[in-house]
Amino acid sequence: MPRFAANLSFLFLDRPFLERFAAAAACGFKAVEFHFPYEFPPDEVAAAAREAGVAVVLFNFPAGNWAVGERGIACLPERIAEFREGVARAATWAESLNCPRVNCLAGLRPEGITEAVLRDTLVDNLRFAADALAGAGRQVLLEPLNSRDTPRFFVDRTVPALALLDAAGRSNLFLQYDIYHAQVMEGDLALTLMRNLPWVGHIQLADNPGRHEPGTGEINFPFLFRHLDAIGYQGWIGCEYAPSGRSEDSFGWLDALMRT
Ligand SMILES: O=C(O)[C@H](O)C(=O)CO
Ligand SMILES: [Mg+2]
Repeated sequence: MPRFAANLSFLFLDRPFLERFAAAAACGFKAVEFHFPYEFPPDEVAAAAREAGVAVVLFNFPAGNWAVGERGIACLPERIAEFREGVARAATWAESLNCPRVNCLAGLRPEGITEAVLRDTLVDNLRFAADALAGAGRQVLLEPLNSRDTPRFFVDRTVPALALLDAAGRSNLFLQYDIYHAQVMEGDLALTLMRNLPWVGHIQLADNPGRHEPGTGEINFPFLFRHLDAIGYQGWIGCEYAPSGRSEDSFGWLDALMRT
């Protein structure tokens, strides 16, 4: 059975961030992930994880000004220095949290900059991030986001994401395959995962439509979990969904899985 991590930027939002680690542990999770830890001192976040007994398996590089709608800056030529400062910051956090991978959000396609420049900027930044984290044995991930929820997101499909990773040419660069975004943009989840498994460093899930817990939409998760076992996926699956009620009441799908 796959291993599941609670995403603390989607789950347990009724309590402060540092209290969500224990809440996840109380619901049986052995690992967590989140978007951005940067407003808390690294040692406080590390202590929250340690005291709860959960591993931190993923977080994101700083991704620009989220509040004004930015969704990463890695493809933006005028933000290269800021991206690279963010890589250094993320490396410090990853060290404190003993986190094996950091996720890169490419950013929104701006007006007036050519596709080639955006692509080259992103490839160079991915290479820079991969080299910065390689010494500590960490992975850098690139995550496509669907462009229905995030219009103009620069990387919204699997194949272009893989081409970018290939162009960057570093052995610690991997795809983050978010099942929800992939379902919105492409479908064909099982075959895509099977064909590209060596590139998949991490998976996240939510059902579609609604981005709620498994079982609330159209995706056949029991089949997909069996498929992931069959094709040999060894990584984590982050539960990155908006619970349709209380977080604690949204894990029936996981309890059912444990019983099979
Ligand atoms: O939204 C997502 O799917 C991402 O995983 C993220 O980290 C923030 O957008
Ligand atoms: Mg995601």
